[in-house]
Amino acid sequence: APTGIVDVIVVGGGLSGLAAARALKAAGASVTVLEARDRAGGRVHNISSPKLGATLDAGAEFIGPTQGHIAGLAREYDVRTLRTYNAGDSIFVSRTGTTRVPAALPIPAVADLGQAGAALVRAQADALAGFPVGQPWKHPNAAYLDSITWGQYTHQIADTQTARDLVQIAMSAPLSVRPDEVSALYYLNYIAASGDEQNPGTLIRLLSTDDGAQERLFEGGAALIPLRMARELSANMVYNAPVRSISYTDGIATVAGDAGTHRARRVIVAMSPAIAGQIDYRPGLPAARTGIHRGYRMGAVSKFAALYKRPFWRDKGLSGQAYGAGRPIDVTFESYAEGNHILMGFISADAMRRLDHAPESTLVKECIANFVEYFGPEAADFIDYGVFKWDLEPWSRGGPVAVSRPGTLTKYGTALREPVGPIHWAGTETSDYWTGYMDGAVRSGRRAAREILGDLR
Ligand SMILES: Cc1cc2nc3c(=O)[nH]c(=O)nc-3n(C[C@H](O)[C@H](O)[C@H](O)COP(=O)(O)OP(=O)(O)OC[C@H]3O[C@@H](n4cnc5c(N)ncnc54)[C@H](O)[C@@H]3O)c2cc1C
Repeated sequence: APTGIVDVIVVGGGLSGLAAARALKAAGASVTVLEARDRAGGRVHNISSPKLGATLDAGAEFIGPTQGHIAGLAREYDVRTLRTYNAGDSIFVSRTGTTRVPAALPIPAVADLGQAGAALVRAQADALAGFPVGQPWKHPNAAYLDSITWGQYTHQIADTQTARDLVQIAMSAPLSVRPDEVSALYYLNYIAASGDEQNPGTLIRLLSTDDGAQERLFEGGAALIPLRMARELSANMVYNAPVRSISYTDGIATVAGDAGTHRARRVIVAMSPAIAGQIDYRPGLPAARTGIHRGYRMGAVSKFAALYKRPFWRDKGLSGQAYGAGRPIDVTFESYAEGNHILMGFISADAMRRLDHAPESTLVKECIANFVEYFGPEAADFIDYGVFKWDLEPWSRGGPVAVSRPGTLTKYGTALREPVGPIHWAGTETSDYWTGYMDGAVRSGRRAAREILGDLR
């Protein structure tokens, strides 16, 4: 290649960009990764608790069965997993009271879900029936399912408040959005995507701890994986390098930003479609691609973690898992790091948007009060904590994943992965299986690398 022109520029050093860069480099291509932040990993990020310096997963944390791509990387980079604590009872808090349910039961199988159960069973049936995973616009009923929200789809069956609360949790737990913010077709695809080429996706696998997406967590934090990948790629990485524009002409792409101008034969934009639109493209993008950038929005989320001397909830026969109506935390798990016992809770959607600009002390106070409500007065005796507001991050703008509004997938879905000139698209949102997850991010980066290697040769 002429001097100064690499084969591929990868924009974004999250798991998808790193997986793409690694695959390209292994195949002999020259690669530069331009990363906006001063670190790799994107939505996978370790933070330290302020007093004790304990490592906490601010973003992605869990891994489970059928996530072979991320599991394979963990093995290669020698990052070990631990089982998520899942003994004793979990707590369901509804407007009518609190129920204890054995943690070992998968959530949707819990007895007495009534109408909510029926709505979720219907969703599972729709997601299983030969669903075109990763190409939901090809579903025979796509036009209808993409014209309504998950809320409208489930409310047809679940018309009591408790049932609606439960179908809301089934969405907000994995996506941090409200049922009326997401196309039904999007969520059915998300359910169908929670598997692999051999094992069809199931809602139970998506929501469960044992045998599900929350089965294990990483010793030392999930971020060890992207950090070790980035270290191996250190000669290819450029940090503090937000890309502002991508232009192309005569087979050469010019990628300009805060770290200067770089040129390449191909570009991979490796991030959520909800932030890929922050880049200026010349010539302008086809309308369908712009429709993708506008139709996908990030959920609103923070994880709040409180550290305790003892796992006091275990003494009471509790698993540390609670599912409730967000005051402000609607889902919790026991987490674990370096000998510290941790309760971790998700603040999602409306609760998060309300607290985005609240002082940290207010947030801590509300979250601890919420833990007390779920697990008892001992929860007030926390020894340290950690919190990270994803919504305020300019290079994420929320999390855990971008979801699409009704009308997006059927009108513009085919543009989700379709290259535009020399520009290819990665990011977990473009994955077929495990879209939204670390596994999907790795899959998407590998797929984008394959597309390019196929035609650079
Ligand atoms: C709170 C939370 C909890 C989660 N829990 C889990 C979990 O338990 N298990 C699981 O599997 N997944 C979980 N996820 C999802 C998981 O983190 C993502 O699916 C995955 O990390 C996405 O990787 P990515 O490479 O597609 O995108 P990202 O990680 O978002 O990477 C995109 C990268 O591009 C960079 N970037 C953005 N714009 C520019 C620009 N203009 N120029 C240069 N660089 C740019 C960003 O800084 C970032 O590094 C969670 C996410 C969050 C936020």
